Amino acid sequence: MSGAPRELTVELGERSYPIYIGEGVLDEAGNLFTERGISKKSPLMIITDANVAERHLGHLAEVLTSAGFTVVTAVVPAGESSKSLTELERLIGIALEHGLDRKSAIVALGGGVVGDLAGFVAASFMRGIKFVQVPTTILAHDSSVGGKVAVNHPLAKNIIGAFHQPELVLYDLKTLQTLPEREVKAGLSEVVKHGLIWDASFVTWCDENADKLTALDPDALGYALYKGCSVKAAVVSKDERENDLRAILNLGHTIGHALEAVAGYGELLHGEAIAIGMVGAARLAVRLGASEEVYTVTKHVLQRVGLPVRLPAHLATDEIMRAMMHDKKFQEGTMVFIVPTAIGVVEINKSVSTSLIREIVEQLKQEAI
Ligand SMILES: NC(=O)c1ccc[n+]([C@@H]2O[C@H](COP(=O)([O-])OP(=O)(O)OC[C@H]3O[C@@H](n4cnc5c(N)ncnc54)[C@H](O)[C@@H]3O)[C@@H](O)[C@H]2O)c1
Ligand SMILES: O=C(O)C(=O)C[C@@H](O)[C@H](O)[C@H](O)COP(=O)(O)O
Ligand SMILES: [Zn+2]
Repeated sequence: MSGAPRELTVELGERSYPIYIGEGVLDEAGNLFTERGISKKSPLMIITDANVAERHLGHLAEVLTSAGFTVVTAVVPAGESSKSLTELERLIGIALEHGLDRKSAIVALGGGVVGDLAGFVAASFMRGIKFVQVPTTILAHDSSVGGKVAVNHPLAKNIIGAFHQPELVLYDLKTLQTLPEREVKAGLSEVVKHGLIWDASFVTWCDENADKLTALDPDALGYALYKGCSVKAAVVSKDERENDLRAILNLGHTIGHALEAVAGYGELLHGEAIAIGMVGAARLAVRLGASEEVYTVTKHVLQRVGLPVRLPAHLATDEIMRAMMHDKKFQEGTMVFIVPTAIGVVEINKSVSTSLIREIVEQLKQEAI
């Protein structure tokens, strides 16, 4: 275990790409961009948000400029509301004004909001140009890998989007040291998710190392993000376009996405909403016959890393149920639910009744904390 550099590959044939994780890997951006075929003859555009710009944009822009790249920068407001068609259009305007062309690249410097938005700019500008993910949140170990890019609609999360894989993921652990505490905890939600869907021993490790993770210990963090990215890469390599297996990455998201939308994309962070959704999925699992341990362990480990597990009572159940019907998992009149059958094992269940889901939502409002 260490914060020293680690590398792994998302295996997708000729579209395979590397993920570099470690302290200081951003210093190598010039060489790594060149190795991955990012052009120096066309301008590249770094898209970031206001918080990240203040802390980390100068360094990345300096490294790339020194290496001979022409760098354009664009800053969006921080927060989920920037994943919008309005911001997409504005960014495409900036790209055109600064002469980006089909050989240009987009660089997403930030958390999942910037990654999803900038990725969708890259997927749609001139019908698709290259892009690089430079994640700066813990949560973005998930969003930077796998090529799902999107913006939101007021009625539904991530409903306007594409699959567009990056050329490279460059994850510098040093950038994480400036994260606010609430964002650290929210990011750990998807780390725990990767254990819950794939690897029970990693769930135990998260429980045992929760204090180190929340304290941003570089060794613990480096290991956790490497494990999380490895699970994500393995799943995406097997089913890039979510024909089947990839759906398991959506554990907690059917309820979670609905909560984000009903709460107006602001009150609950993505990781927080997914934590509540995963407790809901665990409750559902027990109702469908899984051992009680699935629920107790899920809830315990999420609470250990400081996440909420109770659904805010003021969010109306009817609205949550309606929002779930807009989720991409609602198909052919049926809700597809990711259900943990044991810790580290999930199944894709297509026959959960709406009345049972409603009951679970109500129970989540009473969850003991
Ligand atoms: N595409 C995917 O596969 C995928 C996977 C998971 C989540 N997501 C999406 O990711 C989004 C959530 O991502 P997120 O939690 O990273 O949110 P985020 O991008 O909003 O970042 C969280 C907050 O931290 C700030 N921040 C980011 N890096 C910082 C740093 N190093 N120091 C200080 N502040 C920093 C941001 O400005 C923001 O205020 C959601 O929209 C979710 O739908 C996508
Ligand atoms: O990469 C995936 O696939 C995921 O489901 C990862 C999720 O953590 C992520 O929030 C994703 O954006 C959700 O995908 P969606 O298709 O339900 O919008
Ligand atoms: Zn997610």
